[in-house]
Amino acid sequence: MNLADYKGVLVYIEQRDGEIQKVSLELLGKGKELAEKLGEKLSAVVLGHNIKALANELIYHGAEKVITVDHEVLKNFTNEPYTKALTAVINNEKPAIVLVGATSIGRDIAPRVSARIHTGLTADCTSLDIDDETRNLMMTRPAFGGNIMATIICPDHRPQMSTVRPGVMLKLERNTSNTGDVIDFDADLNAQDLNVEVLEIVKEDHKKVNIEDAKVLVSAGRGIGSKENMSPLYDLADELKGEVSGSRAVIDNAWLDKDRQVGQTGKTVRPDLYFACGISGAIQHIAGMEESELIIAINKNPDAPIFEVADLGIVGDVAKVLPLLTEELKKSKKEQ
Ligand SMILES: Cc1cc2nc3c(=O)[nH]c(=O)nc-3n(C[C@H](O)[C@H](O)[C@H](O)COP(=O)(O)OP(=O)(O)OC[C@H]3O[C@@H](n4cnc5c(N)ncnc54)[C@H](O)[C@@H]3O)c2cc1C
Repeated sequence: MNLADYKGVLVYIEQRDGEIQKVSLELLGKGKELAEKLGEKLSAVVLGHNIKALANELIYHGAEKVITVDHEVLKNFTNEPYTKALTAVINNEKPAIVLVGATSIGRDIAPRVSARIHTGLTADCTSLDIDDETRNLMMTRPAFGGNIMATIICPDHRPQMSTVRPGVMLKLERNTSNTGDVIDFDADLNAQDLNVEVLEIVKEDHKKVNIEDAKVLVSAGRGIGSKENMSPLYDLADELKGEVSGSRAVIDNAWLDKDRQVGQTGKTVRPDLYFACGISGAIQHIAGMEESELIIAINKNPDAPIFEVADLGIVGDVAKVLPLLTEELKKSKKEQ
């Protein structure tokens, strides 16, 4: 393998029902930074059926080149045709770096592709950078249960592949004056590639919250004590037009649904305001919320590690502090 043949950054764009997923735009933001450091191009690849219209949006978010693979067999996500198409695009484009969102689809397709092209893959990266000397991609992620941060390189193979969870990177401002090339790629797909037949798609009927999009999060920890004690958190979240989230202890106790878990095995969030209520501040929790703009921690233990990352700390019983806080907010709103 001649490493010098591989150039540029390629972002796999995940679309669902023709809608570009936020993580893909975030990866375009990071990809642009990496491509600029290398002095090379940022490309995007989007797979699906009737998806060509998405190309402009990707250019507005930083892609200089968009490769579309538009075929009937890509109408619904199934791993074999998608793996075949992405592998073909990578073999043709020869990018130095490939970035994929660590969603259920990304986690399915990225390892399959990396195995087919005989390269390495670092999953769930929390930071990506270029080594000034070697120009290798430095892929950092928590390891050993989050106790250390490991920086991993892939020095002998290309492309260097990485998955990144939603909410970790920042997307660029949409710029409609950006221009770029759009290429329709023929990945030699046919009906035989479909080894799975999708008979029916059943959408989840409950409203799925996306805590990654919330500006305010009121987050519960084991210190709340029970599901019945959760109502002061909902009151505060309502008052601030925010959402309620929680630590893994809360999810494990079934006080909240899994899609509201913050942390290493939950979601990475960066709201304007994050309330940590009765959360101790384990490293696996901090990893998912430390980038929040303002962190307010309420904990009855003055030595709780959460106070080390908090901007404001209240030492006290959540059951007493939260209703007082909501009361004061209501009062100040009335006075305005
Ligand atoms: C591989 C791995 C992955 C993990 N992933 C995650 C993850 O994604 N997210 C996550 O959150 N955790 C994760 N964990 C678990 C993590 O290590 C902690 O166990 C968990 O975060 C603890 O949750 P907690 O802070 O709510 O509970 P605890 O650690 O039990 O803390 C409860 C806190 O509440 C305080 N408290 C008690 N009563 C009150 C009161 N009345 N008023 C005020 N404060 C009170 C206590 O002082 C204490 O600080 C993971 C662990 C592993 C090994």
